[in-house]
Amino acid sequence: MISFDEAIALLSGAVAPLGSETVHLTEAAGRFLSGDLSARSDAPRRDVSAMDGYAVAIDKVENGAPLRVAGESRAGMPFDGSIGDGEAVRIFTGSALPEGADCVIMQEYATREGELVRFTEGHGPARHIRFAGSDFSEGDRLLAKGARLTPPAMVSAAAADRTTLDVGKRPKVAIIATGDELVAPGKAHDSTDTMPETASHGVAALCRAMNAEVVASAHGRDTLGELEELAAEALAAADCVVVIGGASVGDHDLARPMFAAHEMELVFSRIAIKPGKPVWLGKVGKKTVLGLPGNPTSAMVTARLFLRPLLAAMQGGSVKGELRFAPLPLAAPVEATGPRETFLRAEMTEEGLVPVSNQQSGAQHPLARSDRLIRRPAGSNAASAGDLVSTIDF
Ligand SMILES: Nc1nc2c(c(=O)[nH]1)N[C@H]1C(S)=C(S)[C@@H](COP(=O)(O)OP(=O)(O)OC[C@H]3O[C@@H](n4cnc5c(N)ncnc54)[C@H](O)[C@@H]3O)O[C@H]1N2
Ligand code: MOO
Repeated sequence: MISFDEAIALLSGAVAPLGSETVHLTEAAGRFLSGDLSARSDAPRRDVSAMDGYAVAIDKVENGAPLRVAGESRAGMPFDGSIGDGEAVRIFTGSALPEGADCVIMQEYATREGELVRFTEGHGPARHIRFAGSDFSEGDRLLAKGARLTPPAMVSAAAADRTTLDVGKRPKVAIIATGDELVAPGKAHDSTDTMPETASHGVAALCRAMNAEVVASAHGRDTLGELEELAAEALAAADCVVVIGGASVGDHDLARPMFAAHEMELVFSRIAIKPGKPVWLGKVGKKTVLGLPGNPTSAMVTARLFLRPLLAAMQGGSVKGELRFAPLPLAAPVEATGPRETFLRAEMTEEGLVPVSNQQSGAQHPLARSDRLIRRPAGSNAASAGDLVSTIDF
C-alpha cells in the first residue's frame, strides 16, 4: 500500500488540463482561470472620497469658523474647479476629490446653513480619501492562472474590467454505481434484500459543485458483461469515469476488470488511509477512471480527497489548491489511530470542531452533518479537547 501523499503525487502526474474556453463574465463563477487576469486600469482611477461629507484643505479649517460651499462632487460628476481659501465642496462617497482638497470631513461633524458650513470638534485626523491606485494599478495581476472564481474572487475578476474570461473547460463525468443489492431511491423499501443507491448522488453533487457536467449516471449489476458495456459507454461519453463499489478484493468486485478491454493503465490502487483503502485510479488514453469504495462514507471521503482535486486539475486548477489542510483545535477528544492514516468526519459546531460519533465507513446518517475532515497520521495517540489537529472542508 502507498501513502495518501504518494497517491496524490501520482494523481497530480496523471492528470492534464482539458483545455480552455472563453466565457462571458456572468457565466464564469466557480470556474478556473486559464491565464493570469490583469487590471486594465488603476483602481480607484483618481483620488476619491471614502465618506459622505465635505472636501476641504485641512490646514485652512478652524473648528467653528464658516467655510463657503463652492459646489458639489458626486460619483461620476466631479466638481469642476478647485477649492479656494475659505471654501469647502460638498462630496459623496466614491466621488472625485476636488483639486486643492486633501481631506474629507464626515457630514456628522458639519453644520450647514445655506451656503456656509461649520465643523465641530472631534472629526479626528482621518482623511477619508481612497487614493488613486491604492487598491490596484493598471497591469497588476488580480487573479493568477488556475485560480478559482469564488464569489468574492468574482468581484476582483469584474474589477479587471473585462467582458470575457478564459477558463478551463468543464469536465464531462460518467458515474457508474455497481452492486446487485442497489436500487434507485424510492424503490428499496419493498424488500429487505435491497437498499437505496446513495453514493452516486453525493458524487454527482460534488461533480456539479466542481463545474463538471454529469453526462451519465448508471447503475450496473455485478456481472462482468453488463459492467463492460457500461464501461465502454462511459468512456465514449466522458473525460472522467467514476466507478462506485466493487473496489475491494471479493469475487464480485469487478470495478477494475470491467475496463480490461480498454487496456487501462493503473496509476494507483489501495492506499493506507481509513476510510477509503480500496480507492484506485486508472488511465485509458487521456481519460481518467477513478474507483471509489462502495461504503458511502468511504465513497464521499475519497471523492473529496481524490475526485475534487482531479476535477480541478482537469480545469487547470491545482491539486494542492483543493487540499489545503489547516489546523483547528478539537472541541472533543478523539481516539488513537490505527496503522492507516485516518480521516475522521467532524462537524464545526458553536463549541468548535467535534468528530461525529459514528465513524463507520458504511454510515450514511452522519454525512448529513459532517462538514470537515480531521486528518490524523497513522499511529497517532489519542487527542484531547484543545489539541490542534489538521483539518479540511468536507
Ligand atoms: N477481505 C476484505 N474485505 C474488504 C476489504 C479488504 O481489504 N479485504 N476492504 C473493505 C473496505 S476498507 C471497504 S471500503 C469495502 C469497499 O469495498 P467495495 O468498493 O468493493 O464496495 P462494495 O463491496 O461494492 O460495497 C460495500 C458496501 O457499500 C454498499 N454500497 C456499495 N455501493 C453503494 C452505493 N452506490 N450506494 C450505497 N451503498 C453502496 C454496499 O451495499 C456494501 O454494503 O470493502 C471492505 N471489504
Ligand atoms: O477503507 Mo474502508 O473505506 O474503511 O471501509
